[in-house]
Amino acid sequence: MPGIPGGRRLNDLRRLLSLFVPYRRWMAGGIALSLVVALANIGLLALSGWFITAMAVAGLAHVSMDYFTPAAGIRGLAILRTGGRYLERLITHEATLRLLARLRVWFYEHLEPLAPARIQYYRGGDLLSRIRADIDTLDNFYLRVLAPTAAAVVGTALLFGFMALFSMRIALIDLAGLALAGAVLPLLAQRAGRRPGRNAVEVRSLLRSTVVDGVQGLGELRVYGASGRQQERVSRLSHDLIGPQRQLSRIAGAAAATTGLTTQLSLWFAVLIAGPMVAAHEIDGPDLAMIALFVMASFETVNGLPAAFQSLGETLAAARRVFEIVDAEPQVADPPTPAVPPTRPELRFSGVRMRYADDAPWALDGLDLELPAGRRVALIGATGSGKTSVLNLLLRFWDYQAGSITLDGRELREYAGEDLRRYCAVVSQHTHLFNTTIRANLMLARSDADESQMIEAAKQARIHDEIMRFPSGYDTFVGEAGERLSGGQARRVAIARALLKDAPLLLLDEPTEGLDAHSEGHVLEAIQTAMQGRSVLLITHRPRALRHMDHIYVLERGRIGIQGTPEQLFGSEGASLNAYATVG
Ligand SMILES: Nc1ncnc2c1ncn2[C@@H]1O[C@H](COP(=O)(O)OP(=O)(O)OP(=O)(O)O)[C@@H](O)[C@H]1O
Repeated sequence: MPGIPGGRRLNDLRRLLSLFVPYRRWMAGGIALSLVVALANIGLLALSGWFITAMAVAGLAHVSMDYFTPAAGIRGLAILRTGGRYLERLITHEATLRLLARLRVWFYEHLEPLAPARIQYYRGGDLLSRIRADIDTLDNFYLRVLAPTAAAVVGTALLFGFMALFSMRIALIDLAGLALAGAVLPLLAQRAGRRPGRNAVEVRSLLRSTVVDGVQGLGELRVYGASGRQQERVSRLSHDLIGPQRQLSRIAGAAAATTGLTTQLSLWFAVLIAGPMVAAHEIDGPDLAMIALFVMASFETVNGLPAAFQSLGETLAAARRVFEIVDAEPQVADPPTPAVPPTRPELRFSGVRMRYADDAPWALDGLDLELPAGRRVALIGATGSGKTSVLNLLLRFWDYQAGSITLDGRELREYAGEDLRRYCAVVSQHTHLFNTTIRANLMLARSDADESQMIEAAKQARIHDEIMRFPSGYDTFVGEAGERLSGGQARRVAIARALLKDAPLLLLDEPTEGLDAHSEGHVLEAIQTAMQGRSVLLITHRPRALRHMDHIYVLERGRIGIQGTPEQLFGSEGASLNAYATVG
């Protein structure tokens, strides 16, 4: 395709094929069966032609002939064709579905370590489109490209060998026709279809992400009266899709028509050659009928090739988009031999500098911070001062460029990311609740927890009673992103989830943000319980949450400005604390 060098395309094709290797037996079985079906079909037509003609000739000549054997052959081929088709569908679908399951898991396994740093610049709909449509396209590679091509190559060789037994000239004509219809025309069609094929994939993906975006933001679109504009955007993209699709259909139509013409011409030439052969007694009359029908039917073996060549462009474009994600390096790599997981939740930042891109300003610029085991530390500061970036470093979502962060005396980089994340429980204002039951959302933190542990966590998070008031209790569906729960309830479910995880280091990122005073009170109570016996790093703008902290750091443009106990910073009555904490 334009833009993708040939070498890389070949490489992509090789990689694609290597993904199919575990299913080679299923796939070979499917291909063999489709070959059997095609040959049975051709044989059926040719034998029937021969039989009818032979019977007519025998009738005219008043001679008797054995009609049992050819009739049985016809029945046998018909049964083979039908039974073979059934088995072929069964096996090719089995192969396809097995492959699909593997491809999705394989893609997801590569995608997960990229979150969030590497995938934040992809649009949600675009990722969805890669996961769903592109993987489907790759999956079609077997059914639409590989199977027809393999069956065509083997089938053509067999047909050529058979026809050569009667006439080399006819065999060569048939071969030339098959090569034209099966290789030359599809190649030309594929070349013509490259640009529209690529455009179609791109526009389709853009359309999908625009639709997903629009559906997710339906509320906002209505509030701001922007539904019309969104609709226009979608219909413009749908319209843009018509162009390449029409071009692709035209190419497919022209290829199909030319293939039909090639078939008829081959038949015509075969009859022109075979006619004189009958006259010269080189072959019998019924053989002429058989040869003519055989040549015509032989094109069935290359029927799928034009579509295969056309799909190849689409498949390679999809493969490129999928490999692009699969090949991306995670932002943070694990050390080759990770240290044993930490046991003491004691954290120290010294002179830490981090930024999100080489040309971005420093988000943290010489940060020094200490969190002794079992202590509660708060981080406050104006918006954009770098508070959430501290959590991003702790969870190893991003790396730091200078300075040192130690946990339990070891540099953060020495631990495996998974071990660190297992050691932390996080509650943030954006904690995601999955569109499933409350129970499943809680169990996400610890799948081996039993009912009583789950209920205990919910009680500590002050949400159990409210859950029990729902008709389905813990089996209540929370809706997309927890929309069927109130903000405060969702936050407390998130706290219960963190409690169930029972991790020694509790990270709270503005857990009461966006809640009214009443809900905030409930959530703070839950947090109070959650903080017992843990090291806590709390990021907040809300003064109420600060009262229970041991130490407060004030972040100013990526480094600590002032710090101290709540009393030292704000006086015993906390009046100025209110003023300061709401600055952000
Ligand atoms: N994922 C990201 N990619 C690129 N830049 C980012 C990202 N997250 C934060 N930044 C930038 O890093 C700086 C610090 O952001 P950070 O989110 O840490 O601040 P914050 O103090 O938590 O702000 P807020 O109180 O608004 O949540 C900002 O300039 C922000 O634009």
